[in-house]
Amino acid sequence: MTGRGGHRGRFITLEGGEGVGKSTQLALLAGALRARGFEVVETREPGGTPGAEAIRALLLSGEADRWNPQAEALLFAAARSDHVARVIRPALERGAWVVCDRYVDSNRAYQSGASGLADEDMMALHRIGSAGLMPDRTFLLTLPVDQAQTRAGARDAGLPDRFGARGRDFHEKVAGAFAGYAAREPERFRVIDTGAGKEEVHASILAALADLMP
Ligand SMILES: Nc1ncnc2c1ncn2[C@@H]1O[C@H](COP(=O)(O)OP(=O)(O)OP(=O)(O)O)[C@@H](O)[C@H]1O
Ligand SMILES: Cc1cn([C@H]2C[C@H](O)[C@@H](COP(=O)(O)O)O2)c(=O)[nH]c1=O
Repeated sequence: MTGRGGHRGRFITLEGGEGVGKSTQLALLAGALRARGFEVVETREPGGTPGAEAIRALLLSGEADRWNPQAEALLFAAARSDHVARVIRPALERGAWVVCDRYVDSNRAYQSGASGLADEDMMALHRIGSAGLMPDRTFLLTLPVDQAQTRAGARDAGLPDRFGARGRDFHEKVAGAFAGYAAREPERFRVIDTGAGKEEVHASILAALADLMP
């Protein structure tokens, strides 16, 4: 069985707003997949390579108006291009499972849905930068914005990054944009409510992956 990109491995992404539980669930999922004997690559965006981590530092720190949405979109796409070429595609080609915290749907939700750029332009950047590589499965983790902000605030001790510091209205737009993409692509997306405990959410994610297991 090969993934949708023609590769032997599986490419899984976790998406959603800040504080919904992506990193927590990524660690649990990677552990469960390793316990089944798979090679698993855990990674994140922006980041995952030295170059992309350097771009991450440029994007997430500094003044709120350090970058305009167009510059942000280009920087995120550049980081993704390096990450796909050096880490994600080679891992998939050797048959590994890649589990990635955020990917192109974040570009769409943050720079298009919440910042006003065109979704087709985000996908055009993705085609140019990463040959349009798409995940086999995307888990959209959801939680009401105020609850997610409370979780993130407790974790970050009240010191959010450039995106986390944006207002509630911005984060509601991000959540609405993600929900729209999931509704339009039900084969790829599975929507998981993270209001329950960590282990219960993990069990829901594993159950929603059963059809991709060899
Ligand atoms: N199901 C859960 N119930 C209660 N707390 C949770 C749950 N899942 C995660 N948390 C806690 O909420 C906080 C945010 O979780 P996590 O860092 O996984 O979110 P995230 O989606 O990766 O956030 P970000 O996008 O901001 O990095 C952490 O302190 C984590 O321990
Ligand atoms: C990949 C990607 C990310 N973002 C934003 C979303 C978050 O606010 C940060 C990443 O921080 P996290 O702690 O890893 O969640 O970057 C974005 O706006 N566009 C993107 O393509």
